Amino acid sequence: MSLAAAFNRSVSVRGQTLNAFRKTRVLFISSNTSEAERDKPPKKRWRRSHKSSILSDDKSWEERLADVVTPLWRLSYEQQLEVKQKQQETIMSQLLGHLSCDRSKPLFPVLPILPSPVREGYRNKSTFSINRGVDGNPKTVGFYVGTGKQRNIVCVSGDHLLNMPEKHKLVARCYQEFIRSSPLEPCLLFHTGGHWREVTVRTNALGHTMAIVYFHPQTLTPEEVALHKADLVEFFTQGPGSVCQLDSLYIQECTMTRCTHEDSPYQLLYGQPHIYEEVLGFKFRISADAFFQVNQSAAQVLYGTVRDLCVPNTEPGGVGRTLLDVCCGTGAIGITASPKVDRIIGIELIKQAVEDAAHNAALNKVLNCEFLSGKAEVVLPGLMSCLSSASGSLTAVVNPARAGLHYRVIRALRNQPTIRRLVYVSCKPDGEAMRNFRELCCDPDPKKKLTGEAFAPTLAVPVDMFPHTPHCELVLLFER
Ligand SMILES: C[S@@+](CC[C@H](N)C(=O)[O-])C[C@H]1O[C@@H](n2cnc3c(N)ncnc32)[C@H](O)[C@@H]1O
Repeated sequence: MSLAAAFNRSVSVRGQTLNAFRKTRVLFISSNTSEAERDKPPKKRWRRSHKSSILSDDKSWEERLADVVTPLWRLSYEQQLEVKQKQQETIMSQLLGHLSCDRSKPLFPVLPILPSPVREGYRNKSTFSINRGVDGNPKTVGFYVGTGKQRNIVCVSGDHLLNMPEKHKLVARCYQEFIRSSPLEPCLLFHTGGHWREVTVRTNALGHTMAIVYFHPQTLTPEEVALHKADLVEFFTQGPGSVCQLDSLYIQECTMTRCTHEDSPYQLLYGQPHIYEEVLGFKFRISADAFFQVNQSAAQVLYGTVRDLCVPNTEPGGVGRTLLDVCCGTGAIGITASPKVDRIIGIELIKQAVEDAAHNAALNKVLNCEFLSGKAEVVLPGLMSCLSSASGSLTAVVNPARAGLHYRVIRALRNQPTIRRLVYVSCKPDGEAMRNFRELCCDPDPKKKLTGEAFAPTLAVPVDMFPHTPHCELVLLFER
């Protein structure tokens, strides 16, 4: 299919068609873009301004924190979108610069960035740290300004941050009040002892709230720990913390920087084990440690875009069509796309997320999804040989973490001739994902066992999931 045809396809996004965007500015990425422009890393510009803002003395602590967490906060939302649009266009130019593609067919459009419907207080998950505050109090809950390496960390309250909802700020203030009243010390550096650690707050669109407190038991006995847990429960259910109206309160006893549920189980101290979120009419169960997009309203834009790029409205119905959802988390992409395809196969590393995905499919009475647990690089190659013999078309959507996909996953996708269309969703397309893009698009290389026909990028859609920050999600369509 031609690139122009790819772009002309009617793809519906939030009730609009992508075609409608043709009326607005669309940059066609071309391999003729100047080397200078291609090589300009937008990320570094942010790093520089971020660093200088920490070092400058004339700003309040609140401003310094806002400059770290939400560095675009001084710009209007329209200006923020312009910054991100340029950033994504530059990254896409870099991609084309890397590809040894035929320079006579350099076109692929980067559509105008899709804005977040909610711009303030949009986060549904926040993690607040503990450390010395501006006044030197080591029991301060907030976010860090400075770095551990430079030994200049100051913990500043996040009450003024634009991306944080009021409920998260309230829980953080209450947790600070609780730890200040507790006889136990905070755990600032593992080797110097202390117990109370960060708190994560998760909320849904209905305002249901889950708090997860992380705790280092050090040398306390289980009986001693139980007393402090009881204090925590009492504070949030009967005491001053009851204003938070928590629906769930968890604790995780964790002796490492991070522990999975398997390393150390999340213990439900009070309330419901899960909260639920709705996306594009589907309900999702959220466990304490499950991945879920942090901006629910923008997640609807993202998933709608991904669904429509995986299965364009102009193509015949889903009969015989299988969608592979690689790194599926709790199944959101597959489940929201399920009405348009015959079969969804999700693959996910975290066992609990796979259980959530299966639960979510059942909750929504979606019967055409199955979810496989394990590393995609282990599961996918075997799965491909089974799918080769199956009839019907195969489309893949991949949404890995920042580390990108293992080359075995790329090899399995690329060497499967029935996959003609692949959608890559990346929160950091200039990082490891760029290596994946190159592996998908390079000339066949028998030495690397990349024998399948090369893919080519045909459409890029940036989606703003994180207003006031420089981060942006990129949905990139590859075809062959
Ligand atoms: C950015 S999240 C995307 C989740 C999901 N697509 C969504 O939108 O909610 C990336 C997911 O990849 C999973 N993951 C990381 N490495 C993996 C691997 N090697 N194989 C399979 N899944 C992996 C993570 O556990 C995480 O759930």
